[in-house]
Amino acid sequence: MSGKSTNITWHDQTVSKGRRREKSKHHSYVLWFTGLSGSGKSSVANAVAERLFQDETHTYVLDGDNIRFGINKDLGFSEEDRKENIRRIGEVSKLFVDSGQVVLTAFISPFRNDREEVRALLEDDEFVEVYVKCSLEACEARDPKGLYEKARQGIIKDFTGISSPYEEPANPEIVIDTEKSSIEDCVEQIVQFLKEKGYYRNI
Ligand SMILES: Nc1ncnc2c1ncn2[C@@H]1O[C@H](COP(=O)(O)OS(=O)(=O)O)[C@@H](OP(=O)(O)O)[C@H]1O
Ligand SMILES: Nc1ncnc2c1ncn2[C@@H]1O[C@H](COP(=O)(O)OP(=O)(O)O)[C@@H](O)[C@H]1O
Repeated sequence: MSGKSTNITWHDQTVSKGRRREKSKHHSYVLWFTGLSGSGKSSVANAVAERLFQDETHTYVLDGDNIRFGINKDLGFSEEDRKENIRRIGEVSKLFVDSGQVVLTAFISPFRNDREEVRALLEDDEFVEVYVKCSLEACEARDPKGLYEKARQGIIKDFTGISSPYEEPANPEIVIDTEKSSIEDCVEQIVQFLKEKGYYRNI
């Protein structure tokens, strides 16, 4: 997407991403959690962040609800607003990666194309898509915030899974099934992947 600004110049920094990673002593990348409301994105992302943090990794969790209180409070849940939501989070995530940190994002991010655009912003070894798989029935049974009930009553419009689509990832790096695995087991699966693929490396 071309921007509105003209007469702008990119400034390189002497403190580079590589030097910041050396200082952090670890690789920096995005763990992008996607899934239905109530699938477990926040719970698992926070548990993984806790585990990484205890292993001397600099982490930060960007969470859908929280971000919509601040930087994205001008956005709703239309297809267009969700697209802009994910575009901004992608750019923010890239800044975190540039700063030498591991960023964990917990957004429904229902559209495949929007997620692929975030992937394209980053290097190949900087984006790990985690599909938090959970059936609509199970998410609705959990209904931790009572939102599905409101959506069924028509009080909330454009609700993902009920009146707005969710497109499953075609080729996610990781799939966790939160109906079959506990939060602890999901964390283990993710950490195992990160270790096997070299994301856990010391620099
Ligand atoms: N209409 C509608 N559809 C889906 N979700 C809704 C809606 N209205 C409010 N909420 C609450 O907003 C959270 C989802 O925000 P996200 O920024 O992750 O959504 S998106 O990625 O832009 O689709 C979502 O949080 P999670 O349950 O953690 O996914 C809900 O708490
Ligand atoms: N295996 C599991 N993984 C993640 N959450 C689970 C699991 N089993 C039950 N839950 C519960 O499901 C709910 C998921 O809510 P949350 O993490 O906020 O999901 P999301 O961020 O996708 O909306 C929480 O109440 C959590 O305790």
